[in-house]
Amino acid sequence: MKVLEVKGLTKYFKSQKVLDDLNFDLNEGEVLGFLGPNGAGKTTTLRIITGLYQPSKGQVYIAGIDAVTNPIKTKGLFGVCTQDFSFNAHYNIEQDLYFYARLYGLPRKTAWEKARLSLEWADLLEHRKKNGDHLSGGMRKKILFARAMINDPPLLLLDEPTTGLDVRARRELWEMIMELKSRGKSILLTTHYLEEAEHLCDRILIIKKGRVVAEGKPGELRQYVDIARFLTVDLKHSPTPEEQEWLCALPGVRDCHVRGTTVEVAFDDQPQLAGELVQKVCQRLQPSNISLREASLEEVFLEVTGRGE
Ligand SMILES: Nc1ncnc2c1ncn2[C@@H]1O[C@H](COP(=O)(O)OP(=O)(O)OP(=O)(O)O)[C@@H](O)[C@H]1O
Repeated sequence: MKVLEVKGLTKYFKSQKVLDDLNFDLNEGEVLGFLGPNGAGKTTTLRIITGLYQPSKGQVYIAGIDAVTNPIKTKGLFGVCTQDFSFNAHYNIEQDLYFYARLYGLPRKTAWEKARLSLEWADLLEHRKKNGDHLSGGMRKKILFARAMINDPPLLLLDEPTTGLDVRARRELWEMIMELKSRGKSILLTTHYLEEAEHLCDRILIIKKGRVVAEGKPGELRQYVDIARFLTVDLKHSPTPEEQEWLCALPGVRDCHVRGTTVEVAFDDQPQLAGELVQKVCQRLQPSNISLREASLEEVFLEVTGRGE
């Protein structure tokens, strides 16, 4: 079932076209990475989905309901974790979650129970009497997750949820995201951390200037770009100028980078070429190690978002 459908979404701010006929959807239990350079239109898209902005053109359906014309009906169907947030100075985090549960119309007793269960889920029960502003960055983000899930919606919108967090806090949030996915929740995730997208997302959508420039499973996105494959050659010595020249002149080789005793060789993505290169390099240079890799998601991202600059 499609939990989110975005169709022909276009948005102008005065004469600036920020979204340009944007189309995508999100299936039940799927994590979709929504990537793009700064200013590509990600936050604007999330704000239209949540009813904060009106689109200039196009439709958004959440669980089949038109979110543009019926924002009140779709409000209970998504939770959102935004980049900007604040805590009421007079509430501790348990009261904060109770307040959000009450906003969704839960009766008092159920709302307290829900706040407590959410604190347990976020592993913050022992901090329940503290104000959100007195918690670490990672804990604050967990509270935002708990707020977003307080009424158990099918769709979760996460706008750069791990920006600025240390590695451990980021991993903890990743675990929460995976746990929500395992419960069948659908998650739209914007992030600038490509290893995060690779780790968490079933599918990735890359946008630029409000248009989709690439879409697919993380491993499939290479099809959008004509970029090289890479051989990493570890030698027992730094390569001599003659050896570097010889490597760069091998058929199919596009580029060579030397770092100490390691040479990274970029070469054309042609059948059999990798095998031939490995054989030649091993014969002439007798490396201590040689490994082959595909273009990374980061390299794909830079290529598809850099076009036409
Ligand atoms: N309320 C607004 N009024 C005018 N222009 C806006 C408004 N909100 C966003 N924009 C413009 O729309 C463009 C897209 O911004 P948006 O915040 O959606 O990008 P983004 O992809 O989320 O970027 P980032 O990765 O930096 O968060 C930018 O040029 C921004 O200046």
